[in-house]
Amino acid sequence: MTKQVKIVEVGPRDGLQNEVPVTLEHKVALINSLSKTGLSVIESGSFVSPKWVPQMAGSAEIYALINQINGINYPALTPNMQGYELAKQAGVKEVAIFGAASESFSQKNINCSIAESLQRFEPIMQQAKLDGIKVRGYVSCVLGCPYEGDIDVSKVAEVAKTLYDMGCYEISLGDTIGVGTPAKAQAMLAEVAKQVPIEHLAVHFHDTYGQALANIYACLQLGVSVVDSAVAGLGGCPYAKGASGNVATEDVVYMLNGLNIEHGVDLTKLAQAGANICKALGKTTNSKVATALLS
Ligand SMILES: CC(=O)SCCNC(=O)CCNC(=O)[C@H](O)C(C)(C)COP(=O)(O)OP(=O)(O)OC[C@H]1O[C@@H](n2cnc3c(N)ncnc32)[C@H](O)[C@@H]1OP(=O)(O)O
Ligand SMILES: CC(=O)CC(=O)O
Repeated sequence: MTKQVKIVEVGPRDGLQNEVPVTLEHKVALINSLSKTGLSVIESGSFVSPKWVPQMAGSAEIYALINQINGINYPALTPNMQGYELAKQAGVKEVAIFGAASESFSQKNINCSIAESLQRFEPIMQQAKLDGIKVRGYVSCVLGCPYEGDIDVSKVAEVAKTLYDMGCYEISLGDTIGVGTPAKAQAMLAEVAKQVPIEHLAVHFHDTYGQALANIYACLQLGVSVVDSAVAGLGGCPYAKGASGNVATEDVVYMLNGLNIEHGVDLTKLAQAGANICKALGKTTNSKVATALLS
C-alpha cells in the first residue's frame, strides 16, 4: 500500500454545487480556511453555465478574492472552451475537464455525447498546453449510472485512456452516485490501470450507500495514491438525483492516520472548516469523524 496520499479537496466545487446556494463570502471563507489545513489541492470553482448549475455562478469572483497560498493548487472545472477562457481570465492555473463512461449521463450533464465531449476537450488541451495550464480529467459513472445502471469497465478504461492520451496529468474515477462496493471498485480500477499508470489515477467516491471509505481502502490496496473528498461530506451531483455527497475529507484523514499513511492535513483545522460551512448551509455535517471530534 502507498505510504503517502494526496487528498484533492472538492468540497467548494463538488460539494457546494449541490447544496443550497451560499454567499460569495462564505465560499471564500471556506477556501481560505481549507488553505490553512495543509491540503495541497482545493478545487474551488466551476466555469459552467449558471443556468445549468446556479450554485457555481460567480466562480471568477472567488478566484479574485481567495488568498492563494504558494504550493496549493486551486483547480476549476471547465466543460468547453467558453469555460476554459473564463477560467483563464480569472487567473486559474489548473483546470479539469469532465467526461463520463455513460452516454445518457453525458447527455444530461453536459448536453452532448461522450464522443462530442472528447472533441470539445481537444481545443482546451491544445490551448492549455500553450498557456502552461495543467489539466486534470474526470470520468463520471465509473461504477454505475443513474439512467443506465451498470457501466462496462471497458468503457471506463477507454474514456480514461483517451483523456490521459490527450494530456491530462491525472484521471479521477468518479463513482458519481455512490453505488460501488469494494470488490467492484477494485475490478474497475484494475481494468483502468491496464491503460493508465496507477500513479496517474485518482479515486472519487460519493457515499450514498455508505461504501466510500471501504472503497477507498480497497483502492489503496491496489496502489492508488490520490483520493478526492469533500469537507463535511458536502454535496452530490445536480444530474444524479438522490446521490449523496462525496466521502468526507475528515473521515478519509482519520482513516489514513490509522493506516500511518502521510497526507499532511491537520484534522482539527479541517473539522472546524467543515463546521463553519455547515453552519452557513444550515445543515449538520455528513462526517462521522467531525461529529465525534466536535461533539
Ligand atoms: C459529476 C459532476 O458533478 S460534473 C459537474 C456538474 N455538472 C456540470 O457542471 C455540468 C453543467 N452543464 C453545463 O454547464 C452545460 O451543459 C454546458 C455549458 C456544458 C453545455 O450546455 P449547452 O446548453 O449545450 O451549451 P451551449 O454551448 O449550447 O450554450 C448555451 C448557453 O450556455 C452558455 N454557456 C456555454 N458554456 C458556458 C460556460 N462554460 N460558462 C458559462 N456559460 C456557458 C452560452 O453562452 C449560451 O448562453 P445563451 O443561451 O445566453 O446564449
Ligand atoms: C466531476 C465529478 O464531480 C466526478 C463525479 O462525481 O462523477
